[in-house]
Amino acid sequence: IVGGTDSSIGEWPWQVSLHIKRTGRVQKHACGGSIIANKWIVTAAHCFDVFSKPENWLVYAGILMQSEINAFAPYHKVKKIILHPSYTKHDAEMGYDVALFELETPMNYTDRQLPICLPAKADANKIYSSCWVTGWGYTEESGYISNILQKAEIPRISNKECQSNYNERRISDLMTCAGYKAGGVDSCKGDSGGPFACKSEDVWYLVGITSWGEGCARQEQPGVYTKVSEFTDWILQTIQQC
Ligand SMILES: COC(=O)c1cc(NC(=O)c2cccc(O)c2C)c2cc(C(=N)N)ccc2c1
Repeated sequence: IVGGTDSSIGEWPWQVSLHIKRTGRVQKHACGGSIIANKWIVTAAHCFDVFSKPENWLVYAGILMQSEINAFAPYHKVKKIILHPSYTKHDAEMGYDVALFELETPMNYTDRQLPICLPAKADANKIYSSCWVTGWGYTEESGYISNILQKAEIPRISNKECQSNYNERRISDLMTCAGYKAGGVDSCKGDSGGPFACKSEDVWYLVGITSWGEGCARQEQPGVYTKVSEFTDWILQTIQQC
């Protein structure tokens, strides 16, 4: 997150950190994700472009700082990774950048790890009072992973305005954009797969999944998010099946 501030414990209890573990290498944070059920996480499909085997991934929930992660920190293993069938590998910009994964063991909910609600398809054009993006991603475009979970309030913009900012690409109705015209505040690399969460009458909804953007926090280059309301049906069908 560029231009954000430190979160506090339990502020975003659905936020998880997805670590890649490769034999003979130190594990590291690679993507964010959101808890939607006690054994289901929703994230971005592009997180699995390089490492696609479930055994390569470790899921940390209920943490605020990456430094809390050590050999004794509890984590969940991934049983199955399900990419959206229409996602094209290495092509988040084409959309369908959404994936689900099932945990090997269901997690216990605590005040630090809780699910976020999915928006109904009918709420595709709902106006939300405030939307926030969170993550441990780069705090500058050519930056580093953040130790403390960052948060930033970012307004949604219309797909029409977003399309005008990205006129060599197609901003589809399955995407939603958020950003400030002047730039300066945005999600970034490492925030991928994490939540763009909006509050409505004291309930938080997973409105977007951090997907892509040209650089980070550049002016008139807003962040592009997978529009979750367009995928709620697919998500519910997929997690009911198992
Ligand atoms: C693999 O790329 C991502 O996961 C990746 C790359 C990006 N955009 C980049 O152009 C970029 C940013 C930082 C370093 C970098 O090398 C690049 C290409 C991203 C930009 C945004 C956003 N602006 N809301 C959000 C997530 C991103 C994830």
